[in-house]
Amino acid sequence: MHIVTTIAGSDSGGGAGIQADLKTFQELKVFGTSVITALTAQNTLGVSDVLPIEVSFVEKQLKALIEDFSISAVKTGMLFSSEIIQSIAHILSEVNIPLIVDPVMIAKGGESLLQQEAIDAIRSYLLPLATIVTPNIPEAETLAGKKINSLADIKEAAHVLLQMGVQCVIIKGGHLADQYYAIDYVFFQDGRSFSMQSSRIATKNTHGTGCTFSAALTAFLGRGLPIEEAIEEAKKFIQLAITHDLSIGNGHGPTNHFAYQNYKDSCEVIIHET
Ligand SMILES: Nc1ncnc2c1ncn2[C@@H]1O[C@H](COP(=O)(O)OP(=O)(O)OP(=O)(O)O)[C@@H](O)[C@H]1O
Ligand SMILES: Cc1ncc(CO)c(N)n1
Repeated sequence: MHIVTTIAGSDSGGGAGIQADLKTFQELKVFGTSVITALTAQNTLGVSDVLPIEVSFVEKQLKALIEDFSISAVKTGMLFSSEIIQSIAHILSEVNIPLIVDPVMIAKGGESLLQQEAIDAIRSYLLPLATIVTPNIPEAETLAGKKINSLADIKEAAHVLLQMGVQCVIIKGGHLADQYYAIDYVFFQDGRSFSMQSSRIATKNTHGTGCTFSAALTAFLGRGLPIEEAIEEAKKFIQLAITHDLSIGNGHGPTNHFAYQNYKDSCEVIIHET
């Protein structure tokens, strides 16, 4: 059994964060473990409060896992503070586990999930250790320090991030204005790059899409899939989860983590060299 770990915040509403990650892991038949960095009081309407966990306790959770399990992939989501980032980066730097960094910054409703001064800690401590980083467009703009208005801007931002030491950058296009397609852009250290295009689903139920995508990626990498295949399958997982979305709650509802198992042969993702 492959064991994977998520280091992230709890979403009481169950659609993002630790809860989305563990549901995704379960669906993809890997054994999910977790390190909780913060609690959020949250539902589909927004985040009403955040309670960060003490750094020493975050450390204890991660050390407890590393001490006992042979972990095949780790992902990070909401990390909240520079102190938490530095401490988990220090622990992860002493083990050799593929690391997927989802640089969560703000919730869909605009609430902050990462302190402003922690952005630098992601750049300096986490990206040099990371196998893959998965920013959405605003997160890529913040991390790279440049506005993104075109494909050329996406390429430039990805190269800035690659220079920080991460092996692969996936800039997710969920926030782009394209009416018909949801396109994600993938860049590797060795210069290879491609885009993944799927049809854009007209829905307000996109809570936790980024968490779910990076969790699926972690599960597939943890199962030993080659990196390109893991990336494509994760795109299929999120596409199906959005296509068969769940109308739960009164705001931005969650995606459907069950959909991949039922419909995986019916999902088309088109790959283009970029
Ligand atoms: N309406 C949509 N239809 C199809 N795919 C979508 C749609 N919105 C987002 N996606 C896909 O979902 C994945 C996550 O992208 P997105 O840009 O929404 O991440 P995010 O902003 O980090 O998500 P969140 O912060 O809500 O967890 C990407 O693969 C993106 O292409
Ligand atoms: C705990 C948590 N992590 C990540 C996100 C981003 O979707 C969220 N809304 N809540």
